[in-house]
Amino acid sequence: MSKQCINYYCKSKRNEELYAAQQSVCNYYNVRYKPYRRVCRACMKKSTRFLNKISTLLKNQKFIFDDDSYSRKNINIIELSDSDDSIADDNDGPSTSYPNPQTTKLPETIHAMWNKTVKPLVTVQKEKITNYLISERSQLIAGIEQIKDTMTELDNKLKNMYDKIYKFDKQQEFEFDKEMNIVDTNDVCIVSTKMLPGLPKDLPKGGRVIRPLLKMGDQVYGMKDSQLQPWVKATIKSAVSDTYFNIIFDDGKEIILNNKNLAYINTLNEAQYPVGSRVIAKFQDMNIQLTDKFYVGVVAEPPKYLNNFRYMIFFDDGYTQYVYHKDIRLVCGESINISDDVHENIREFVKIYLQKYPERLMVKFNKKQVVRAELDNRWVLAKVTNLDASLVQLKFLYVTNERTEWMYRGSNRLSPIYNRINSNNQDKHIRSTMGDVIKFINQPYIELENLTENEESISNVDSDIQKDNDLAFPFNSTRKKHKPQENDGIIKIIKIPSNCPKPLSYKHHQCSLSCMLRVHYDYSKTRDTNVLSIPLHFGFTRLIKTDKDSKLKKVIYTTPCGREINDKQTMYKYLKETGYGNNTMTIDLFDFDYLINPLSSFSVPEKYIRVHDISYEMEFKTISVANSLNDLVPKHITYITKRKPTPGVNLNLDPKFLCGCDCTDNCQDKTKCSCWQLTYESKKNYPNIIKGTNIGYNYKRLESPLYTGIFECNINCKCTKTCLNRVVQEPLKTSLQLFLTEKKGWGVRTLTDIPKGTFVCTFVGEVRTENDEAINGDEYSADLDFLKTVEGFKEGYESYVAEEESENCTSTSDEEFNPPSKIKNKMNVNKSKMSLRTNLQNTNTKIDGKHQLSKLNTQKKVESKHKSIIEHLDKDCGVHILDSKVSGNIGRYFNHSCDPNIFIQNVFVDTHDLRFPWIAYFALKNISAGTELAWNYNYIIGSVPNKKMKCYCKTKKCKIRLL
Ligand SMILES: C[S@@+](CC[C@H](N)C(=O)[O-])C[C@H]1O[C@@H](n2cnc3c(N)ncnc32)[C@H](O)[C@@H]1O
Repeated sequence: MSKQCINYYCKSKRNEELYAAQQSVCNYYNVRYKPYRRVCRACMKKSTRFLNKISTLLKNQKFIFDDDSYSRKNINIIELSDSDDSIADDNDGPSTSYPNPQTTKLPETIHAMWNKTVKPLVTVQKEKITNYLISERSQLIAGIEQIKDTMTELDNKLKNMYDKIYKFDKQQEFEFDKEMNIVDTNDVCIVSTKMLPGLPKDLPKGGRVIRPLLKMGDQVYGMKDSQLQPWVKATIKSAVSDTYFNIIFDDGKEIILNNKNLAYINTLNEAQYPVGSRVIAKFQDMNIQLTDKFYVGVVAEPPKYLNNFRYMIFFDDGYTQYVYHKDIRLVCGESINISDDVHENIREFVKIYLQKYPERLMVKFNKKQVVRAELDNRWVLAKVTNLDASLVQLKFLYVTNERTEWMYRGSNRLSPIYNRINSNNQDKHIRSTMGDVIKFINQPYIELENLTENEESISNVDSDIQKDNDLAFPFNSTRKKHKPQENDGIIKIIKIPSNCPKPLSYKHHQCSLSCMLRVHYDYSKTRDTNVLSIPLHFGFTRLIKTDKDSKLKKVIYTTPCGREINDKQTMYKYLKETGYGNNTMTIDLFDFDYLINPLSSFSVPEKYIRVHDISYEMEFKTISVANSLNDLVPKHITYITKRKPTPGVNLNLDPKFLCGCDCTDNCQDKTKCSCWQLTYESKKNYPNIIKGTNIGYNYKRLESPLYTGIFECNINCKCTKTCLNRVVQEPLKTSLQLFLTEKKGWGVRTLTDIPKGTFVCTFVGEVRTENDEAINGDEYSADLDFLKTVEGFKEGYESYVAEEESENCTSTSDEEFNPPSKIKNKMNVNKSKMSLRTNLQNTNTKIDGKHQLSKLNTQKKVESKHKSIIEHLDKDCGVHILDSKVSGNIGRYFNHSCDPNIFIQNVFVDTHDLRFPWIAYFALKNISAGTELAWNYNYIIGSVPNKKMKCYCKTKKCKIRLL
């Protein structure tokens, strides 16, 4: 019995007398009714008062929200219950006596009473509530408009303030006299000041730069070969015009040059060179050796205390360096817009930089951090080895030749900058008013994404993701023209819109439907959302935390009601307790592996998208077609989402031949779900090969193939449409894209991260009999040879087991399962068809469609040696073919890989006829966004006479040939 009042905010004294809390009182205080709940007198009265008021209002046909005491904080559920005595109901066992005719009539009477009394009142309330909401909504809209106006005004004022502040900075000549030193002790911040050294002697204090006129006989530096080559000494032979000069280099070569291609021979000491000055400066290349040559560039940062009184120079060839005043020469002439003079490679970047200076976007780094950076047009991981004011020294990891490079912290070769620029561009139309202010005020630095050295680099794993072809990399050392690649695109980190609901701060409560009501979850609106980011759009947040003791990284979700959850079991329980709508926020929308990023999204430039949706909206997700190599589009096929039997194929989908389960717990208890038991019983025949009882789906994921097949819940089951034993029958959830590969034709890639074990999609086509002459070649067909291979396999397996058992051999686990070689020979694919081979199958399954649980474990060796199921079948019951040449789905495009990242699984969904499983693809490992999805066709090389096929899977394990 509880010693506390159910009202969380109860103000009564502790020893106040408590009473049993009736269901209506529990509802009032938003706690689930339990017989032991107690309430104090004051709180009980309060709830009764409220309910009386509400019912009076209802009866008088007044609007219930008019009541002042109506408080949304406390009242989330108003439940009308017939009786508070539900325990008594629970305890009533099934009645054996004859029904009382009065009792039988009771429901009818109640229904009639309801229609007469409560129903009209509810209808009135409905109308009033609708009107009320409409008026609230229009008030809110008016409020939003007002806020917008205020924001625009604020925006303009802030911009003015900003301009005023930086007006001084632009004209600045700071006196660097004091440095503020902040010493951070444990809990006190000590601010001290110390005198700084004055300006170095050789650095002029200020003044205006004056360019001396050039005259005959003056020594200069001139651009001899190209803008990217060092400038060399020369002498002015004559002036051709005010700006053109005939010069002679020291080696005797004579040319006419514009003064924009000439620089003074000595340093000018009257003034500092302002930001934006065109100069030549000594460039020191640490990767080669120190050089003393002058290269042309632009002053990007003035000398100041923070940069050790050096100028930051953007060189035309893409490098950035700090250089002392003495190592810089001013170029003799320059255009009004300096960016017109710089090399085209950096023109756009310099133009924007100078326009915005001194406001700059830079990445904040710490030593040893790892960041994605561009190298030779590829994103690779790089470690921070040194920092120098606005520059960062990066060591590129996992590259063949070790490379270290100084890079400007605002270069868009750094992925945080690149992503920010891209996302800013994307956001522009949405955030037109506040955008600039936020950029100015809040974001001089971008905090660095926290990568670790071990984290897979996009370019080092399966996919060499290339940057957007449209975007120039201004600070690049090698400037090759970008050749189109099959995987041209970028990884973007999508942003959750700020108007999405956020978790509330946690207050102790019992989770219930009301915890998620305010997020207004609607699965049908998530078509274009990364599946794992759906919860993040509807009130959840997801964080990665490192455990202090174990140092292990953990994923933590915060629920809309503020609870923190870090494992699947608890999340599943939470979703059940709060089950929103039809439970369509299923457990597979969550992932607890920190290596998976739900916001990661592979994005291909729009110009490469050839078809918006190859399924023409037949799938729940759009499947675009991208081609960055040429103008080809895929050949037309009839897109289907379910397999299509052709005449002569006896695919009987009559639900009468299916058995279903009676589960009411979403099929969580596997031992009680009869469908799950079918899966389990099937595999039980092979205890030596497949171990463990926790087989099949685990919270909707399948981590390794189950050779004996999976039996999902079906149309006859009492469970919900989203139960834990329904996976491949759910609508497509993964974001896939068809794309043209360089050598394998079309292939399929994922646009988002896919966690290991995730269902990817099915493979469908026309079901044909083996001898059907209409079969359209082999390329897009697969044997539905489940039974045949099971039989063959069983034979082989048994003789193998017999031998092995005599040698006292231990068996392997499901994951490790590898058929012994003689069995492999039996499994050869005789035609060059994709081999969709799942292996073992419960042989005690009637082929008439009705599946029975196996009890034949003990008999299997004897029986199967003498009789095969196939022998029991009619002649036409042999192997069928799934032919997707003319009609099929996205599953027909998956290519082969010798090191696959997906596998196939036979699943029984709409029939238990073992000849007709569904073919489903699952992720074999974590797969990052942008990666091609490929499975192992299991072709046997050399098995088809006169047919050779080269494999272009490009993996380390490639066997060179496919056939
Ligand atoms: C089922 S289709 C896959 C989709 C196909 N690429 C297309 O363009 O429609 C199988 C065919 O793709 C090609 N293919 C698949 N994987 C390959 C690989 N690793 N190397 C070379 N060709 C491959 C072969 O032509 C093979 O017959």
